[in-house]
Amino acid sequence: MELNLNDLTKKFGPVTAVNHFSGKMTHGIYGLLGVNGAGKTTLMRMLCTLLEPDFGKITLDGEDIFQMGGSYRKILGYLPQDFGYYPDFTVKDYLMYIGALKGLRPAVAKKRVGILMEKTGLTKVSGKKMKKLSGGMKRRAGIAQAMLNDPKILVLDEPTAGLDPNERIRFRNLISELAAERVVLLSTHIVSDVEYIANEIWLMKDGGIVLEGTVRQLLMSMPETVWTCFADPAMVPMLVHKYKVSNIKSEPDQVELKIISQAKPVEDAVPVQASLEDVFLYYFDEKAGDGSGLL
Ligand SMILES: Nc1ncnc2c1ncn2[C@@H]1O[C@H](COP(=O)(O)OP(=O)(O)OP(=O)(O)O)[C@@H](O)[C@H]1O
Repeated sequence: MELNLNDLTKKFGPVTAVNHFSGKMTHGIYGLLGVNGAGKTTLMRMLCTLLEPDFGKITLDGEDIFQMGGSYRKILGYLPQDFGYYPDFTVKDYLMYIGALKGLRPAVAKKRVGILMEKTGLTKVSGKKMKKLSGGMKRRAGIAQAMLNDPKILVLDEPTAGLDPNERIRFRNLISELAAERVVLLSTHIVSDVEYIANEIWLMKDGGIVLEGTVRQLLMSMPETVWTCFADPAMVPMLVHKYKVSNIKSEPDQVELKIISQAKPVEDAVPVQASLEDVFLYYFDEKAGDGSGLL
């Protein structure tokens, strides 16, 4: 399978939400990483045929997805950022209802709902009303509804938003498990959501891709060095002003800083391995200024 996003552009009045975006997906998890307003949701809505691009094309194995219509939607699963659910429905009834909307025969829907509730850990709460579920459980129901038609393409818009760290890890593992034999596009602004599970990461800024590749490739692409050093607390404001500081940790008498800089920032600074968070900060921090990521 090959999904091609070819030179996509989408404008809302004067705002260019997606700007000549191109990318190719063949298998595994693609992590769409960007700050708020980068254009992630707009891109995903186009991929789900909910929005038509003003310019550019999306093709699945060479066929325009907007021409494919129902046959494309049949193999698509989508978890929107704010997914609508019926608060008074039980989990099971809600999933059965969505199954009916997706055109599944009742016997097939019943079987799929059972399998997915088991897989997503919802079996114990199947009789509970949706409105009584915790944030994490609601998200599980969201992913279960997206998986009802056993989609080949799964689009997840910020699926871990609002989850606590434990739930976030569990959810990450679940997505990883579901990704076998599928293409998954997962958007987030949290680096750790995709750092361990994405086969490829797309860093998105101002509607376009600024960098793409595996975690390793992204780390290798860092044109600057990451340093750690200790400084007197009084020096911290000057260092923060002058450099990109990716971490500050206060000790009793001194402060440990992680600094991204071409040159050694202070005398006793030691170079360390860059993390994906450093790469993210390098490209997205305000000090990147001109949008090219160059200081
Ligand atoms: N329907 C719309 N009408 C007008 N402007 C819109 C519309 N949808 C999105 N935008 C604008 O397009 C830009 C990209 O928005 P989008 O929601 O795609 O970004 P995002 O990366 O998903 O952000 P977030 O992480 O906050 O959800 C923003 O400036 C947003 O205000």
